[in-house]
Amino acid sequence: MDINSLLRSALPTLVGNTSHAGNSSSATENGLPEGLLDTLSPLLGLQFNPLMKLFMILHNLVGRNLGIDPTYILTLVGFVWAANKLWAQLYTAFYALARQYFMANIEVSNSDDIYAHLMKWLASQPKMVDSRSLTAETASKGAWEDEDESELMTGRVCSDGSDVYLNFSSQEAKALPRFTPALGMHSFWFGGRYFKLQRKQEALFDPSGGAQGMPQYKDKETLVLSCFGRSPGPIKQLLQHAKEQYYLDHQAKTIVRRPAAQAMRRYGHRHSWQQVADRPVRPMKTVVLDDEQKIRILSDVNEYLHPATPRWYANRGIPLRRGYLFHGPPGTGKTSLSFALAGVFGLDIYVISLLDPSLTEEDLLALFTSLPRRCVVLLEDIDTAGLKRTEDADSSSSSSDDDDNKNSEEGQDDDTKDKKSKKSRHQKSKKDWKVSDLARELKRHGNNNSSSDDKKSISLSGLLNAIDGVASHEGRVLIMTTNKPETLDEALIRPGRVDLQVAFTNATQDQSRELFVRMYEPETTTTITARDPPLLAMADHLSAPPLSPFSSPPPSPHSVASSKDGNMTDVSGITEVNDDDDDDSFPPSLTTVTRTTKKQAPAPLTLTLKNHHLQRQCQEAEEAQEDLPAPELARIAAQFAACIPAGQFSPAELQGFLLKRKKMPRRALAEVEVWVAGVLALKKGGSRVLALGVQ
Ligand SMILES: Nc1ncnc2c1ncn2[C@@H]1O[C@H](COP(=O)(O)OP(=O)(O)OP(=O)(O)O)[C@@H](O)[C@H]1O
Repeated sequence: MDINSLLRSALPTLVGNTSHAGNSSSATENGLPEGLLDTLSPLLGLQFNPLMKLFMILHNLVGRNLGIDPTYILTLVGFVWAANKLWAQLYTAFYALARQYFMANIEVSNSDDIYAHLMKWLASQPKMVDSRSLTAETASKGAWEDEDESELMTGRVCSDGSDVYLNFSSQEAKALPRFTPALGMHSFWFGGRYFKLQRKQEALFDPSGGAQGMPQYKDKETLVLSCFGRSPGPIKQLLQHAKEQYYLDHQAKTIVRRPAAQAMRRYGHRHSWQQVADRPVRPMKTVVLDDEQKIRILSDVNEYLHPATPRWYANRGIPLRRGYLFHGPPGTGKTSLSFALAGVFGLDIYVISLLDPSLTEEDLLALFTSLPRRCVVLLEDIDTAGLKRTEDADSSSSSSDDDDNKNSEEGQDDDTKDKKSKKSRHQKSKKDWKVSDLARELKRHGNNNSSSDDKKSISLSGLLNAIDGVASHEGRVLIMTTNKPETLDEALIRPGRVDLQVAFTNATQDQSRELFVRMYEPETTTTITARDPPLLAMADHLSAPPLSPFSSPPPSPHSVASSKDGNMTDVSGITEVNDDDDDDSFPPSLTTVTRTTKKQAPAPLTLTLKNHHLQRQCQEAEEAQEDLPAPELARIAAQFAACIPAGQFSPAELQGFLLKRKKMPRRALAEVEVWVAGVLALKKGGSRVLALGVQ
């Protein structure tokens, strides 16, 4: 059969909707003029069309072998296609109607945190992960996430044939991607209900530009959650569940946020801050500090954060603010205590560096106004920020610190200014230089070169405005740290801005002993279950077993329990806070503390060693496997502490020494005297570089 005869038979059948299988001659009878196909086929190129040829072959095959008229099949396919189209149209129309009248919807934009919560939850749903339409995302592990050691110990083999060093080259390759629902419609069940999820994306034009300041298109993603029924309640429950699950993972973490990039800060509110870290909570007991001081700070913050406090403050017309100044030499635990406090109270920590050259006073105000209701704001090394007083403020300033002297010179002539600044720089060269000093110098240098930059630097009044101006967000815990409290402007630390000053000192002998014990005590996992985490964490610290026979037993957790009348009385006699508020009874009394302590087996180490260096490593590893019994550890710790002159070494220095002898308490004790003598000699000589022998 040639193409002309085929068309003669097929076309009239389809057009006329008749079925005369195999009767090609009837086609022409049904109206197609004789010879028309013969004329059209070459014109349309049908004779050479491979598809037509294929169609012809199939037509013949089906017709001849199955005895079915292929036209029926074509008609059926056409019908199915049309039905499908019709169904799609009807479904869309009915779904739109149902959505409008019988379904509740909630939209979540990707610019909101809930989007991240929901996506994480969806990615963890087995049904979703098995969906046929997914988006794969690279999900690298964070620094603090648990890893399967066996996967990593595919170490590089040393020349002596031993597997000594870890190798992480395949780490990224092994990391599993995260699968989330792709763009489009999805459905799933949750809590016995059927939910529809639509993930959609649209490009929005941003005329003000992004990081480069050029107008650009930005992708905006939205998740639309729907469920049957006229109430959005089930969707709200789902979102709440996703949020809870998200924060369940973060409960043992402290989220650290810093100001976002300048371009993002323009958008304000939640765009002002960006999460930079997500670290495990630092247990309060790991910060070695006078117990009295710890209890005092904990009680103070606990009282301030209590839900009844805002009313109490409001009734008395006092601004709801609490500021703390942590001062002391470098490495004495100021930052550590700030993080431990954030962990105890389950708060996020917002760190601001006033040295950030991109930070303007307007930014600072905006940052403070976009803080959440409860959080810890950490202003680190406030003395190095080069806070300037404005000219007006200068005249009234009685500050005597280097920085403010520098800044109060603004009214003087340039010569005097230069001389003074040279003098101060000369004096500075005699003192210790820190990286922060360098940054400040660079900033000052930059300011001298560009008058426009001058506008950017933060003045003291700018900072004070942010801290307690009208725009400030009340309710936050503000912690300022400094190495030089005496250089701070009085205005900055006056009561109302700084309510509690905490002095940190170099390690006492007791603290040296405690640091030693903390470093070498067997690893424990402490789980606290109760309703009031802050107070229980206090209890965690306070009810920790005595570290050694040499330490005085810590007060019992009940020593900080509140009485009904709201008076908080610490039986250790340290703090008495009376809030005079009859109807409030806070802090709430301590409830049950459940502790489970698990001793972790040391990781097995199999080393095949040949040379001396590796043998020593092996000995150290063997020693590392030995967990000293508590009395023995206490004895060694006391001997160690006796070798450390009080007030000469910062806890950070001691920690550095001990870390180099990690898991080797006896070796630390054996080497401490040499180290102390060496470091003291170096300090005397003004050197900052430690020889290898004294490290
Ligand atoms: N009192 C302490 N108890 C336990 N560890 C401490 C203590 N002080 C310092 N450290 C350790 O020393 C290191 C530095 O401590 P941290 O940053 O808290 O000191 P800092 O006083 O804030 O120093 P800087 O003034 O230089 O910012 C940390 O690793 C911390 O664990």
